[in-house]
Amino acid sequence: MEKDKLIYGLASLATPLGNTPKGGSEQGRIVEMIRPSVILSGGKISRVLSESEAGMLETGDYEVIDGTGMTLLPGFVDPHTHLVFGGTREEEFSMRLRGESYMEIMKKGGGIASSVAKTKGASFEDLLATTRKHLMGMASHGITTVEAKSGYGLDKETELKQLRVVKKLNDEGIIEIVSTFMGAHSVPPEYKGRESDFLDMLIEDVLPSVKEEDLAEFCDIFCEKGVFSVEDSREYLKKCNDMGFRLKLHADEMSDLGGAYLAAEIKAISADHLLKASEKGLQAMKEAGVIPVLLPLTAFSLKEEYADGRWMIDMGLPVALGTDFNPGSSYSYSIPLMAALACLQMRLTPEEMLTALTLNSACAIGRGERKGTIEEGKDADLVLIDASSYRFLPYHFGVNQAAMTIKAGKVIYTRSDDRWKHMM
Ligand SMILES: N=CN[C@@H](CCC(=O)O)C(=O)O
Ligand SMILES: [Zn+2]
Repeated sequence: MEKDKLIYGLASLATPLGNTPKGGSEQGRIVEMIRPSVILSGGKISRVLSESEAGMLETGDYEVIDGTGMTLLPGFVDPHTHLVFGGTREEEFSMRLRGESYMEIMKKGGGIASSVAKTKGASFEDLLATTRKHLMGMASHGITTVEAKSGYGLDKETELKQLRVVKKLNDEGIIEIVSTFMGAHSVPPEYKGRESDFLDMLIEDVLPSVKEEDLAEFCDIFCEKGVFSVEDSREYLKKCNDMGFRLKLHADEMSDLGGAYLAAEIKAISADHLLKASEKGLQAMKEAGVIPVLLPLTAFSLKEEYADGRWMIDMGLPVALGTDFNPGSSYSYSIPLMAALACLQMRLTPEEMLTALTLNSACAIGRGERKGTIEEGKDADLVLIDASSYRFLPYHFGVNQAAMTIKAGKVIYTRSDDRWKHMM
């Protein structure tokens, strides 16, 4: 029989507590333990021990994970990515550096449309291999659960191809993937001016297959000026909901269209981006229990003003953070950069940032019961950072401190310093 695992020698541990999203003053309330130990059993956290309790243990009874000098955190949960895509768009990055905006490039037929063409052209095997590589990169940053949206197909065949890639990789078990159908990511040229016909096609022709093969849990739409209107988004998402999908929304990213308000009205689990959201919209979200998922890497890459995370938390909203990993506006899954931007630009405290990366993000994808904290009974999804406290996450900014990532009790990533041995 497999032995239980004991994480031993830790400098500290830090975690929020509970299963529900934390906003207002609760978002910064985390527990920090000095020199604790943790026992993992059957893929779950079975005991969290203080220094004195751990002193009584017989370490020989366990498979010991050496955490000497490190800090144990809940595995990071990334609640917003566009994970599966063909090709890359580095030439557009250069165009943006020369002054063209994301929406201008999109209007010229670049942007999402260019990734759609590349994704249509990519084989299932190619997409599988590229996405697997990205998942490993995420694991090396301490991410143990990721949400993945489709939306680079816009037709039945390619959307299903993307979602099947997600399903296959989820079965491989590198990190857990939560799947979102986002066929409503952009309007294909043949449907320009007939957006509602396109959305009806998704409902009638694509979503029944998604349901039948159990390929997605959530539906999302890009509700934005020049993409899908609030009216079309409302009607579409209500139909998705009737089919049994939970709802998410790309809301108020480039303009205040009323996306935050719509998210509240239809009781979406989250509204994401929110750079331009109005106070009224945010207030409605708070009352309806919609989680704001903020994406600072996108604002950084597009050189936009950051969503006002400080203001949202002070309003009582439980802010979550996501990478928005995609080939256009955020080709990054850098947790260290995101942590620094959240603190330095969105003015979150390190404690609020930690809750945003873990418990609140888990709640934004419906996983708060199982993930996002270090508590007995929760999934043993953990990251060890090579630092004496969680405070180093934003302080040692931009530097990947993840030394080991554990998912469901299994070590899925260890940073190896072996190649430097000849120098020591
Ligand atoms: N805003 C819409 N969708 C993505 C960008 C996708 C792309 O540019 O390929 C986002 O969330 O940032
Ligand atoms: Zn997105």
